[in-house]
Formats: sequence, C-alpha cells, structure tokens
Amino acid sequence: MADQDAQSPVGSEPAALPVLRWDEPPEGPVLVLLDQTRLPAEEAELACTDVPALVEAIQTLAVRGAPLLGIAGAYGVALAAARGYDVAEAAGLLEQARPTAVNLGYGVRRASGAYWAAVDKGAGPERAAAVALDEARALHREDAVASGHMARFGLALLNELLPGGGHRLLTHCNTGALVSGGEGTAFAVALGAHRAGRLRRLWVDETRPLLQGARLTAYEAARNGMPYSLLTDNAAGSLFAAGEVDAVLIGADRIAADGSVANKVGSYPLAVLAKYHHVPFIVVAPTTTVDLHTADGAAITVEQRPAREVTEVTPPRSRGDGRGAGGVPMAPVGTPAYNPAFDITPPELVTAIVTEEGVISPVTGVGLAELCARSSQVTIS
Ligand SMILES: CSC[C@H]1O[C@H](OP(=O)(O)O)[C@H](O)[C@@H]1O
Repeated sequence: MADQDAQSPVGSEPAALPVLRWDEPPEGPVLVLLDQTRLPAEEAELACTDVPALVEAIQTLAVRGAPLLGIAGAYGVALAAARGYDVAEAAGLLEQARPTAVNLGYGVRRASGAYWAAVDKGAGPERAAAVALDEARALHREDAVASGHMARFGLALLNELLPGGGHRLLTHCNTGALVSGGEGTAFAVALGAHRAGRLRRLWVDETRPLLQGARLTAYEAARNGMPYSLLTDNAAGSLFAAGEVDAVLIGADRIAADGSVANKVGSYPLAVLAKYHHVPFIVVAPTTTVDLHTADGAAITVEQRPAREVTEVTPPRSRGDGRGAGGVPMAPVGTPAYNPAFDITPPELVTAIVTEEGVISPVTGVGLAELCARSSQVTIS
C-alpha cells in the first residue's frame, strides 16, 4: 500500500478496478460486481444471477454510487430479460431499490425502454434481451467518457479558481472508479490534479456511518499514489479554520431543477463551512444525475437507513461469513438512531456544478437545463 505521503510517478497507473462486468458462462448470464462492502480488506467478487440478488447488492451497498447504480440498474434489466424473468417486475424492483440517486431509475428506464421498443417492433425475447444489454453497455461506455470530460472541466476550473501552487482538496464519501464506468466524478478531478502535479493534499472525510471515505476513497487514493490524509468528519471544521482547504469536491446523487444537491450526509455542513471560509464548494456529477422533473431540494426523497449502521461498527467481513454478519454494538442495544443517507445543499451554497457538458456557476436552474439540453442522455421521465 502506497504511503499516504508518497506520490506515484505520473504514468505508473494502477490497473482499472473490476467494478462491474457482464459475463456469459454456460450456466447463464451473470452480472459480476466488486463487492464494495468487503473493501479495503478484500477485493471479492459478487455474482448476481437474478434481480433479487442485485437488489440486495444495491441495498447493502455492495454496488453503490449514483452513476454506477444507473449502470447496474440497466444491466439488471438485461439480466432479467436474458434469463426470461418478468422484465416489468424486474424494472420495478430495481427502481425501488434505493430512492435518492436519480441515476438508478434512469438506467433502468433506458434499458427497459429499449427492451419494450424492440418487443413493439416484433423482436422475440432473445433479440429484445440483446437490445437491453446493448443499451446497458452503451450507458457504461458513455459514463466512462463523461468521467473523462468532468475531470478535464473540473481541473480547468480549479486552476482558474486557485491560481498557482498545489491544491489542497477536501472530499466526502467516495466518488472514484467505484461509482463509475470510468474514473469517477469528484475524485476523477482530484486524480487529474495529481497527474498534472497540482495536488498538494487530498483530505478524505471518513464519512460515517458506512465509511465510504475511509474504506473506499483512501483505497483509491492509495492505489493511485496520491498524497492523501484521512480525517474524521468532525475534524473538517478545524481544517477550514486552519486555512488548510483550498476547495471542496463532492459528487451528487440527485440535482434538482433549482440546483439543490442531494449528496452523502455531511455534504451540507461542508457547504456551510466552505461558504463561511470563502472556499469553493464544487459539485461534480454527470447530467444523468440532474433531475429537471424534481423542482427543488424539498422534493428529493432522502433515503433513511437502518439504525444499526449508526449504533454498531461492522468489522470487515471475510469471505464466507455471510452477508448479515452482525456488528459490534457502540450504543446500548435497541438505541434508536437518525440515519439519513443523504442531505440537501441549497444552490446558494454551491460554487459550481461540473458536468461532462461543461460547468455552470453560479448555479441556476436555467444553466442546468441548458447543460442537459446539450447532453445526449436526456432524463427519461
Ligand atoms: C458520484 S456518486 C457517489 C455518491 O454516491 C454516494 O452515496 P452511496 O455511497 O450511499 O451510494 C455518495 O452520495 C457519493 O457522493
């Protein structure tokens, strides 16, 4: 594991992470996931041969992150079609697996829409299943391309906002290759800064309670040889106070028409800190995360998750210990807990939104609609 202060020489790129792949063994098609609940201790694969297994993987965050949820949802429809399951039922189960990331529904509707259009044109089950798979693969490729554009637009914005010197960037949750068909969203911008020799430090919020930062972003930063440091979420304020943060980079799970941003819980406090300390707060997300049909932040459904994620610490699971391995109680058994998975940042606290179609700042509904109009990935209502 690379030392947190070591930087890999640019060009020594690690192998791409096998985040998700479609396989067609003799016993039938399967969606193979890198099980993110086992990282960083173990790079374990999780093979989903049916939609209930994929829904469980989504709900346990074995596969997670808005853009990747869209890709997984699309492959889930293709899996149902290829295995002769009820495609309409499968699409419904997948769309409802997690409510906040708009990308999930988008990916499911893209693949199911392609499937039913093929059926309407007289395609048989096999041909229609192949069409759904082609659509899932197209979305997978498009997201990889979008990630590259966001990295370039985001780095150009950082260089404009932060002239000279190395950037000290703070990020929250995980927004790297583990959420994407490519190198991610906000993390891809930080990685681009690293490759350009302009990343002085990546401050990584641990991101309680599921520790996507500690487990996943630190893992991705280390494998890329980036200069990073982990911090507890409640230490971020003192970093701002010490003048140690040049910009905040976060992802998004849903961006409403007015520019309100739903993202991992803890994002809103960072936006308030950034505003108070005059630090740019930059959201990086593909246009598939923009939902022009949701008017504002109040209309976004924020996923509420089980209390045990707050009241227990779940040790890294080793292979074979089952999916529901119990955690270690950190509060009296039965303690009620408030555990929203996301929070909402209002547009007035957002410096800019970086998408694959360009950057908008200040964030206004008009700018978002214009960006989405340029995108080939229209939001399917
Ligand atoms: C850029 S998508 C990553 C986004 O998704 C994460 O949520 P979760 O880990 O619950 O899927 C978090 O909100 C990230 O910002």
